Amino acid sequence: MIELKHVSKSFQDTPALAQVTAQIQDGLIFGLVGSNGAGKSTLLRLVSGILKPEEGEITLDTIPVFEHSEAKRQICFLSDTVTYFPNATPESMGSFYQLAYPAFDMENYKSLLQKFNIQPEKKLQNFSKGQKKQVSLLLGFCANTRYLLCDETFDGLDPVVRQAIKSLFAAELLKREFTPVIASHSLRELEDICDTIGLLHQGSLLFAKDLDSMKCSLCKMQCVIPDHAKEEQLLSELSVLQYEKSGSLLTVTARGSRAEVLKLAQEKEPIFAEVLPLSLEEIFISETEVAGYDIKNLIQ
Ligand SMILES: Nc1ncnc2c1ncn2[C@@H]1O[C@H](COP(=O)(O)OP(=O)(O)OP(=O)(O)O)[C@@H](O)[C@H]1O
Repeated sequence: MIELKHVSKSFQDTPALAQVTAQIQDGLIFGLVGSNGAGKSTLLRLVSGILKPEEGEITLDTIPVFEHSEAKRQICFLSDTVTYFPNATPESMGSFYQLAYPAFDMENYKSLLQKFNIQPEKKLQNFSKGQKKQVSLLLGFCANTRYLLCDETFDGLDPVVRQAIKSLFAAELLKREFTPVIASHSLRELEDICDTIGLLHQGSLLFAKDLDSMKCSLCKMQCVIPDHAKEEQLLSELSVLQYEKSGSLLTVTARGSRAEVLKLAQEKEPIFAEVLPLSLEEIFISETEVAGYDIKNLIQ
């Protein structure tokens, strides 16, 4: 497990991270979301041991990452700016990664290049942005490190490629010790991939939570209750985060499980009542409102 304890980092006079404490649990996909300048890249560069924390500590299984090369070797970091050597090809980058990462799986890399329809001998400078990102992801994936840190590497990939990479990650998680950390400025880019999501804002980690438990503790329901008094009673009984009335249709987001919220609605003799799936954005709206923030200013 990677653990950050009270980690701070600034660049000259610019504070980038302040007192970040978090755990990156093994075997789960950790998403890091935050607007431009929130500190995502700084956090990933600190975790990968490229930067040294000014304050606090980052450990991998209790070993401080920055001081220990054996900890760093277990981490592969994919930067948001994909840069390759001049005249590099996917093939030559594979050879380079093989030198840098002893467990690099060349056979798998070659087969994945073929599956993703990437020409191994074509110069990377002539690839599109998305294709360069794909090669970067495949290189990182085949490095076979325990942790793969992806800095906005998923942003802008087309849906087919995203799905393919997602499936690769899912299969790998079942096969070996593998923990991807994916930073993005967009919540939507992370929604279908991550198990845990942390929200960074102006260098502070507002929260990091398990997505399923967040989804289970919140509920969005639509219902039509003909008796106005009973509708009022329902709203007073629920821990309402947001509600909207459109004609006779009441849409309410409330704390509590699906069963609890539905039971209270059923007691009010509705014409109908149903629970709707919550988007990640809706979950974040409620979580950040509790912390006193307006989510619209924090994420895209
Ligand atoms: N090398 C550097 N020198 C000076 N300031 C820096 C440096 N790197 C980052 N910063 C500053 O630290 C803060 C956090 O930057 P960081 O790149 O970590 O944010 P980010 O969340 O990755 O942003 P983005 O989504 O725009 O990539 C910003 O205010 C940035 O200007």
